[in-house]
Amino acid sequence: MCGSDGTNGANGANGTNGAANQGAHFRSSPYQPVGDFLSNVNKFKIIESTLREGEQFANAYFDTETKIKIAKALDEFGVDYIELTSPAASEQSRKDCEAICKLGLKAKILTHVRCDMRDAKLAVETGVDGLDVVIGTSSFLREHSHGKDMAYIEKTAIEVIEYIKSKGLEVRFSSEDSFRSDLVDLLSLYRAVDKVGVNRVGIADTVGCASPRQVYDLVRTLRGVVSCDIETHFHDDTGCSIANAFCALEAGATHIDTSVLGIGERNGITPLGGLLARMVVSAPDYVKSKYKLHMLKEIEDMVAEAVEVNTPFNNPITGFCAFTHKAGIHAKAILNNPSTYEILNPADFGLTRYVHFASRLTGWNAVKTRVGQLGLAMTDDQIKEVTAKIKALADVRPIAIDDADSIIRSFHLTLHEQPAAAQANGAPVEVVQ
Ligand SMILES: CC(=O)SCCNC(=O)CCNC(=O)[C@H](O)C(C)(C)COP(=O)(O)OP(=O)(O)OC[C@H]1O[C@@H](n2cnc3c(N)ncnc32)[C@H](O)[C@@H]1OP(=O)(O)O
Ligand SMILES: O=C(O)CCC(=O)C(=O)O
Ligand SMILES: [Zn+2]
Repeated sequence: MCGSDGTNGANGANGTNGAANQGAHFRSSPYQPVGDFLSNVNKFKIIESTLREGEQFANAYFDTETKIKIAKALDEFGVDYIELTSPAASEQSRKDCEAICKLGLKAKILTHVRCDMRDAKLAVETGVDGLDVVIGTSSFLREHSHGKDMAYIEKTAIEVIEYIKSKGLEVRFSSEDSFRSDLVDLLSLYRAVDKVGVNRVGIADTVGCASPRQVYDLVRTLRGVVSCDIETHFHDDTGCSIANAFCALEAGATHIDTSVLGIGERNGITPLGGLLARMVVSAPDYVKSKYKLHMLKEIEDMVAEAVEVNTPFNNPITGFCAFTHKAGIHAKAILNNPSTYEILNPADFGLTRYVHFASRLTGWNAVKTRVGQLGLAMTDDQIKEVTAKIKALADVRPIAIDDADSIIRSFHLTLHEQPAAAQANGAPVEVVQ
């Protein structure tokens, strides 16, 4: 089953009208996974990193109260894990980590640390459920970030993992900049950490260079090398973060890192809402039963306010026009059956669809709906006439909903000023408002 159940919205604050639910018929999605035995599209987990990667967004400053508010909201939304900034970052980061661990949330709490025993020791004392350990493996990072070779990385990784496990905590080991790392180096490192019982290995596209096909190939190869879970982390520098996350799941990844609105270093990572837009189409039953999708807008608004940005107009699901249909051809079909031009159902997210009719691209079917909403009665020919008037004004300047409504109302009045003529033309009696 794809998309929506076809419920319609009420009048819209943005000056458009709700589309009617006229016999919505939703067929099975052609985009369902095709039964690939590796695919985890129907059973993935989310590691929500707004409070770690998201804090690395240029505008982000989260005080303790804001962190707690975001953590509670994400927990209620249904994410599996909440990842927090390293307690090594600052004293307040450490205290905030402890405070969030004490909230008793359903989601597991992770903190993100360098592959370094001092960081690990600090982190295990905070009360977290697990540690996400990371170290760069590309030659860029080995040379210019930490200066360590692969032998050192493997040895330290094993020590750190064994230490964390000895404390009874979950541990993930990740190679930063995985897609610019040597494949043989990478696989032998992952094999080594898998052998010592790491819970997950992570692949990170730290610079956002990977294409979906590269992601599929690497995750699929890794799936054949390790038996533990596979987490993936995709930056959006080249616009592939959602597609890459999806391909990773198809290839057998088990966990996806997200942040609300995608906030993170530079232009960020896979956004929580964008990922769920993709996944609700591919795995509707799983996604709708696991996540409180109607909370998405409220969570995005909370984070947008905290980091002082606006939700992008074209944001999946919550962009202001994500469910607005404008062109006449679209409007007519949407009014008959919303699945004609919608793969997502706004009602699944507690949102409303709108049909725009105040423009020169409108058509008489959209205007007819508006006439009905205004409680007016007109024949189809009259509606076509008033549609032409709306278009004529919209050819001169942009028009607002009030302009279109006034045109409709004054046209309707003129019909009543000439009752004899109108009746002679078979015009109906006005419907009581
Ligand atoms: C791709 C990512 O997003 S990874 C996560 C990034 N997150 C963070 O950086 C958290 C916030 N960071 C911080 O608060 C600080 O950078 C700290 C506390 C972690 C370290 O601060 P400082 O000791 O002042 O070092 P600085 O930030 O200048 O440089 C990073 C240090 O970590 C080392 N390092 C970098 N990556 C790793 C790693 N994965 N494992 C071990 N050491 C590492 C570098 O070699 C460098 O050490 P140096 O003191 O020998 O030069
Ligand atoms: O820990 C990870 O897997 C990812 C770290 C990170 O933020 C990155 O490499 O971009
Ligand atoms: Zn990152």
